[in-house]
Parts: sequence; C-alpha cells; structure tokens
Amino acid sequence: MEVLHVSAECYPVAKVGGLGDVVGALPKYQQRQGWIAKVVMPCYRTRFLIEHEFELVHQGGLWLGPTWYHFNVIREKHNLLGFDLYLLEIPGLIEGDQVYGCFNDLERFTAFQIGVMEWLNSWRHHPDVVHCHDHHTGLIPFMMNYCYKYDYLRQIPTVFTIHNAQYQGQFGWDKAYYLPAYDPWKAGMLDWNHLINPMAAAVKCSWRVTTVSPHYLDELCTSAAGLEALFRQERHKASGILNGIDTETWNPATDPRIMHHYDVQTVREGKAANKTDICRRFQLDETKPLFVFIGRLVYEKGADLLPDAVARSLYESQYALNFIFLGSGDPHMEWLLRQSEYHHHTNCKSYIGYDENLSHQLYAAADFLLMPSRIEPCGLNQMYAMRYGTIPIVRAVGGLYDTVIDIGDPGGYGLRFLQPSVWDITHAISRAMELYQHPQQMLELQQHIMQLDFSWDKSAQEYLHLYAQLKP
Ligand SMILES: Nc1ncnc2c1ncn2[C@@H]1O[C@H](COP(=O)(O)OP(=O)(O)O[C@H]2O[C@H](CO)[C@@H](O)[C@H](O)[C@H]2O)[C@@H](O)[C@H]1O
Repeated sequence: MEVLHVSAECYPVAKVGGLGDVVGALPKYQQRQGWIAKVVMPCYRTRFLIEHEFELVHQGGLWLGPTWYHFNVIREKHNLLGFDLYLLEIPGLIEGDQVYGCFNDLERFTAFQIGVMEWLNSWRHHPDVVHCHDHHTGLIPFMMNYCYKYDYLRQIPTVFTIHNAQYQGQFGWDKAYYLPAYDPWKAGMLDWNHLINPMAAAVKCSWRVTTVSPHYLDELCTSAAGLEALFRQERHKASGILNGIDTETWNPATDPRIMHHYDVQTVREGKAANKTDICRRFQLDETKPLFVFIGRLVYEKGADLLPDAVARSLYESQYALNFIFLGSGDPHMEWLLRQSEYHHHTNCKSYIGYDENLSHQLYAAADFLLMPSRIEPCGLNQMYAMRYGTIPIVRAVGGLYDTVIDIGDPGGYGLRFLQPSVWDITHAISRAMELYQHPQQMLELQQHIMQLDFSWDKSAQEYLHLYAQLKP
C-alpha cells in the first residue's frame, strides 16, 4: 500500500502549527507499519532545505491561467524523516521561507496543486491513495475527478483530512481560469455560496473525509463557518480519527531542547529543575504554580480571554500564581498579552513570537497548561503537555473533549470547563490552585498522564483500515 500525502506544512521542514506536526509524524508511523508513505509539499526556502541534500526527480511545467511556470520536484536524499519527502519548486512563484500570508497565496497554492497533478500524471505507477490535508490541497480531489487532462488519475482514491474548517481558501469565480480545463457540468462541485471554495470542493469530491477528532466531526454538522449543511449531507463518508503525537520528538527523557531530562519515576525532580530554570529566565517566583499558554494568538484559541482571566485569578488568589504566554498571531491579541505583562509584571510574562525550543521548555517546566479554545479540531498541545507531566486545563470542545477527562469524573486526569468565558477559566484556575495544594495527588496525576498512550500507532492503524476500504 502506497500513500502520497499532500500538504502545505511538514515538520521539521516547515511548520506553522499543528498541521506540520501531523504531516511530519503520521507518514513516519505509517511507514513503520509496513506501508510506503510519501509527502509532497511546496519548496519554501527554509533552513531545512539549505542544510540537507536533495536530488532532482522530476522537471515539468504548468499553466496557471495564461501564465506558464517551470517546476522541479526534488527529493531529500537520505530519508532523514523516515519517509520520502518531495518538495515542489516553482521559481518565480514560491520564493522565500514564508508559508502563509504572502500577497499571492492563491496563486502559490493553486500552482502547487496543479504541479502535484502534473507530476502525478507523469508517474508510471499509481499511488494507492492520495491523502490531502486542509484547503491548500482541496482542489486536488476535484482536479483528479473532473479535469480532462488528469483522466488517468480518476481511479485513484482520495482522502481529505480537515485540520481546521475555519479556513476554507475561498476565491471568486473570476479566478476560475487558473484551473486546467474541467467538465463545465461539474462546476457546482467547486462552488459554495457563489465562490470557489476549496474546502467545500474537497468534501464533495474526495472519496473519504476525515476530521482530526471524532467530537469535531459532530460539531461541524452544527458549526462549520458556513459549511454545516454540507457536512450533514456528506456525513456518510466522513469519520473522525484522533491525531496522535510523535512520542520520539516529544519525550522528556531524551528531548534535546530541554535542560533536565526526566521520566515517570523522576518527574517531580525533573519538572522542578526545569521550572527553576524557566522561572529564573522570566524572573518569576518558582515556588508559585506556573500556568502556561502556547499557541497561535487567534480568536479560535480564546487567547483574548486570557488577560481578564489572569487579572481576576491574580486578584482572587492574592498573586499566588504565575503565567507565561508563548504565541504570535493577531496583533491586537499580542498587544493585549503585552499589556497583561505590563500590568502584572511580577506574575505574568509573555514571549510574543514563534520559538520551538521555548515551547518544549515550557511543557517541561509548567504545572498547568491552559487551552481556553473556542474551536479546537484536535489540539496537540494538551497531549504534549501530558507527555511532559503538565496537567491540562481545557475547554470541553472538539479534540480537547476527546482527550481530557475531568478529575471530577471517574478515571479523570485533567480540568475541563464548558464556556469560553473569563468566569469559567478563572474557576478552572482556582480548581487547579486547590489541586496544587496536594502535592501527592499532583504527583500521581502527573505520573498517570505521562503514561497515557497518545502515540500515532493506533491512529495510523485507523487510517490503514480506512484506506483498505477504498477500492477503485
Ligand atoms: N509561538 C509558538 N512557538 C512555538 N510553538 C508554537 C507556537 N504556537 C504554536 N506552537 C506549536 O504549534 C503546534 C500547535 O498545534 P495545535 O494543534 O494546537 O494548533 P493548530 O491550530 O495550529 O492546528 C490545527 O491542526 C492541528 C493538527 O490537526 C489540530 O490539532 C488543531 O486543533 C488545529 O487547530 C504545537 O506543536 C505548538 O507547540
């Protein structure tokens, strides 16, 4: 069985968020389970490209409307990631190390998808499945089905995984000429609300659709940024497969990014040593419980609620706790967090920016991780936190609902709250403070969550079952 993953991100080549983590790990686990897994992504000029050796495997050309682009496909030479990694270079269009947010994202990602189609069309054999991730690859299932040029690829099963349905990549019909000629009777497959919507097109045209947690799939049927009716309609071919985590990259016993390694037996001392380091760096009192938030600063993640929750919790607890925020994104939210630090500088610190090393160090040092998400398709941070013995405080939504059980419920090991509101977050923090007063109970919980199995093995198996059902 051979699967080709198509994605805009793949760790450690280029990562903006959780999509990169998943596409960097799932193929590796699939490969270990005896399949052939390959990844193709755009060739950004990241450090990975500069520091590793690549070989040219294909040269071709593509039309983006009236414009002709030459493209190359290069392969990483030494199989460093545990699977074949292909980068699609389009000189003059995909330049620089930026993944998203260029003025011409539409052209970059549409050309990337057409390039993938052209390359696939030239293969002498077929992959058994083409697995696309999120809207940047959402036009591929449509092109495989309805573009005359790619008739040869129609029999290949396609799977589309939704990591975040908030971003759909819509654009106007005036840009329809970017696509290679397609059956005009099928134009409706591209349309949602009078726009070309790659996310909707992928849901309609893929053989199977998956979401990154079962609960998120249920939520999409009632709340999907305008696509609810579509999800209800296509529910029969959709399933929720919970993400795993790469337990080799994320292992407190070996993680090269953290200062003090530890395991289940040494978690108390190990976390204390990491906490001391971090608290010294951020000039915080290490005897107080440490709460951290790590993530993209966007409305979905509820980051805007944090400043008020911090102020209230500090006031109620008489400044008996500390916060560190690591994130970047919406400038207004960045400003809010900076203001929070300014007003409560003895107890609250923020690092505005992206820092992979610091994120690992915070998972290792913190007592609690806050995730007040309004929307969370799966969430990886809570699983990383648990692997590092950090107790998650999460809003019961999407994958957070599927992965964290409240300590008040049988078998529980985390803290859950219902509403994305300052009041609910503050209440959850006060429950955590109460727990912190009982070191033995904390230790038992830490040891328990470190042993929970969130590895990819089970989920990779579920994808295998799914692929096996797809017979051309
Ligand atoms: N400033 C920063 N510095 C360092 N590291 C940072 C960082 N900001 C974020 N990260 C890292 O980026 C990743 C974020 O992953 P998430 O799953 O939480 O979110 P994201 O919303 O990007 O992913 C989407 O896709 C994933 C994968 O399917 C789903 O889990 C998720 O719910 C969905 O929203 C984690 O590895 C985190 O440590």
